[in-house]
Amino acid sequence: MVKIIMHGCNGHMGQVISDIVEKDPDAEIVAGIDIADQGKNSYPVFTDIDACQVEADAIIDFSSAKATDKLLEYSAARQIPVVLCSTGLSQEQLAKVEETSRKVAVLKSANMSLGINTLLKLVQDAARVLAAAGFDMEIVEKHHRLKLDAPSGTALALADSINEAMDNQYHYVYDRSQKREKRDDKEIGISAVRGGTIVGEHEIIFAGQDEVIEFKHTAYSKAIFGKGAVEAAKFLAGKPAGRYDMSDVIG
Ligand SMILES: NC(=O)C1=CN([C@@H]2O[C@H](COP(=O)(O)OP(=O)(O)OC[C@H]3O[C@@H](n4cnc5c(N)ncnc54)[C@H](OP(=O)(O)O)[C@@H]3O)[C@@H](O)[C@H]2O)C=CC1
Ligand SMILES: O=C(O)C1=N[C@H](C(=O)O)C[C@H](O)C1
Repeated sequence: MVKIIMHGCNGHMGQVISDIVEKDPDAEIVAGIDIADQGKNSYPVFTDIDACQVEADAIIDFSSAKATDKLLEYSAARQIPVVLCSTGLSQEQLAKVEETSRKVAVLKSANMSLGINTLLKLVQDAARVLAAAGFDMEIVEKHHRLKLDAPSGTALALADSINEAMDNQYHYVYDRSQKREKRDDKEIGISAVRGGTIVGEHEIIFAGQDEVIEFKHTAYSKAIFGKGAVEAAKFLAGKPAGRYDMSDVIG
C-alpha cells in the first residue's frame, strides 16, 4: 500500500487524484496540503506544509509554481519522494529541482499522460527527418480559461524534446505581434489559446514546401493525468535520490 500526501488537494487535479486513489486498493491518501481546509476530503488537510508530519511514501503535487520552493525543501527534509506536476516553474526553480534531486527522488513531468509521453519521442524522430529537410516547426496548445501559465509546460516539453534531437540549435518564439521580419530557420513557434473548459490540446506542425505534417494530442478528461501521477507515485516510493521522469514509469 503506497501512502500518498496530496499537495494541492482541493484543486481540480487534487480532487481527480482523490477519486482515483479511493478506488485503488494499492494506494491511500494519508494527508492533503492546500491553502485552506474546505472540508471536502476524507483525509486530514494541512494549511501549513511544515505542520504535516504524517508518515508517507510519496508526495503528488498539482498546486502552483508559487508553492514549489517550499515543497522541494519539505520533500528533501522529510526524505519523501515527490512527483512534481505543477507547471510554470522559473529557471531558478528548475535549478532547485535539480539540486533537490541530489537529496531525494524527484519525478518532474509537465504531462502525466501516456499519449503525450509517447508523442515526446515521436516528434524527435519526425524532427530529425523533417527539420533536417528544412521544414518549419510550430506548436499550438489550447487549454481552459482557468489556466495560469502560458505556454503550457507540455508545449515547452515538446519543444525541448525536438530541440534536444536537433542538437539544441533552435530557439523559441512566443509572440510575433511586434516582429517585422520573416521567420528564421532555427525557430520553434509556440502559441497558446485559452478558453472555456478545454482540458488540453497540443498540435505540433511540421510545415515544408507544399506539404504539412501535423501531430495532435487531445485530452478528453483530467483522469489521464491523474492515473499517470498515481502510477508515478507508486514507482517513486522507495527510490533513491535522483531525477526521474515519466519515461522511467512507462518504460
Ligand atoms: N503534469 C500534468 O500532467 C498536469 C499538470 N497540471 C498543472 O498542475 C497545477 C494544478 O492544476 P489544477 O489542479 O488544474 O489547478 P487548481 O488551481 O484547480 O488547483 C491548485 C490547488 O493548489 C492550491 N494551492 C495554490 N497555492 C498553494 C500553496 N502555496 N500550497 C498549497 N496549495 C496551493 C490551490 O489553492 P487556491 O485555489 O486557493 O489557489 C488549489 O486548490 C497547474 O500548475 C497545472 O498546470 C495540471 C494538469 C496536468
Ligand atoms: O493546467 C492544465 O490544465 C494542464 N497543464 C499541463 C501543462 O501545462 O502542460 C498539462 C495539461 O495539458 C493540463
